[in-house]
Amino acid sequence: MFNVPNDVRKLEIKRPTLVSWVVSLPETSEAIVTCFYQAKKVFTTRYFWQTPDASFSLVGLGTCKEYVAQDYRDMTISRENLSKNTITNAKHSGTGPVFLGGFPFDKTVDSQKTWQELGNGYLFIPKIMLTQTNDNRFLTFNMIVESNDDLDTQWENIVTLWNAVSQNKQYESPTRQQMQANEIHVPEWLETVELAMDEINSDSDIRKIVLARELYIKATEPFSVNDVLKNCLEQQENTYVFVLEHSENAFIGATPERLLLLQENNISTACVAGSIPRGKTVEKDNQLGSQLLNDMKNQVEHQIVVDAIERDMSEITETLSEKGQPSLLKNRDIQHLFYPFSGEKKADISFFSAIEQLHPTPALGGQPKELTTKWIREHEPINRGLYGAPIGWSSVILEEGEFAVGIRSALLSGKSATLYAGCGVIADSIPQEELKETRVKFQPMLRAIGGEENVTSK
Ligand SMILES: C=C(O[C@H]1C=CC=C(C(=O)O)[C@@H]1O)C(=O)O
Repeated sequence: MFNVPNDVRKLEIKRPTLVSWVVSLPETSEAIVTCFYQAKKVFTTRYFWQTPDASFSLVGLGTCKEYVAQDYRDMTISRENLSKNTITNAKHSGTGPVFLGGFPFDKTVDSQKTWQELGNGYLFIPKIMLTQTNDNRFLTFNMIVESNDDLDTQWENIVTLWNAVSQNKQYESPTRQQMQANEIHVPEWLETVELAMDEINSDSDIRKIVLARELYIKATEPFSVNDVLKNCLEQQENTYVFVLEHSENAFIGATPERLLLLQENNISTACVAGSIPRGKTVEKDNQLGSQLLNDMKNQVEHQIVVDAIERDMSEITETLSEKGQPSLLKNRDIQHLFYPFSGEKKADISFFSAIEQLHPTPALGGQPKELTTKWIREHEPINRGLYGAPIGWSSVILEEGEFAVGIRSALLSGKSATLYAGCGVIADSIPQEELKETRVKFQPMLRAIGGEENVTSK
């Protein structure tokens, strides 16, 4: 199965070319997340992605080619150039040459101090990629081949790496550790909420600002990315689960929020804003749900998102789905107001420019976009890096892929974890309530890192 395929051996390579070769894996093979776990000691760059209905997952291992994904236009050009120099046998969605990773929340902010190489955005073509759909599993090998390279050796090298991953059956027991949590600068954050409200209530054009804060966790042992991913998958149904690990850092999350899905020339997005906790009983949960649906403050917060996304979608699509009433999006710890939009992509819009148009929605930035992004840059003391930013995958050769919004997320680095949460501030917000809401939003990642029982607060 893993000898050099004849079609690859016959290739005539005249200039540096990305050879992206796909093979089907037996239906009986293990879930591909197992390969992510097993690759821990083999690759320092790993990626995982799973859609909320778990019908599609990707694992990316090692770097065949990497990019600083700071600028959407640069990435569009890189994508066009690479697609002209790619040879692939890929036939199925999400197989063959694919970019994996994320753009930064704010490309004008240098987040390298906290986020190192992930801080300015990071996209890569993995050496090895696994794709899992409901019915199929595929393995993609990617290699850059130069005209005088020996294809057999390149192929053998990648097969050796694959064998090291697929044959590593060592059981890893979960890490046991104690943690200490530090909610950073709470009084200062409350003051910033007041400041944002003053701005909104002044005669400025700003109507909503999303403010984020951090929860800093120090543990007695290094965090295990494998453990945290396992927990996210077990604990957070109905979310996109993602990991982008590179060298010492791993950005990991379980986000409910789609930014953009492009499939068969159709763009889908979602307006997710307005929050209330889940109830402990069905009655309580339903009561909280209807409270959220009928609450004026949350309706305003959500409507601002719907109006802005509708405007942005009309720039990138020909036709837009009809508007209706918001419904509830329920996750384990929290429920939101939810409203989807979809439309046919305009011919001259590239995948990355569509992301640029939509990001940041007022669910993460504010309204209007430019003014609030600037306000956040000037007033919010944290380094968002990839938090709240577009994270996902995109084909190199086809107009397809999906990006989510990197919330309910954490940056793991050795024995430290930084958890991120934000909330939409509008004219009549109550700062203490916003603080409570961010505590609920920390919950998914706090539970996933095992901090629910083990954390003591400073
Ligand atoms: C900014 C976050 O959530 C956004 C998404 C849904 C609801 C939100 C809200 O109710 O404020 C936020 O806009 C976060 O979880 O960090």
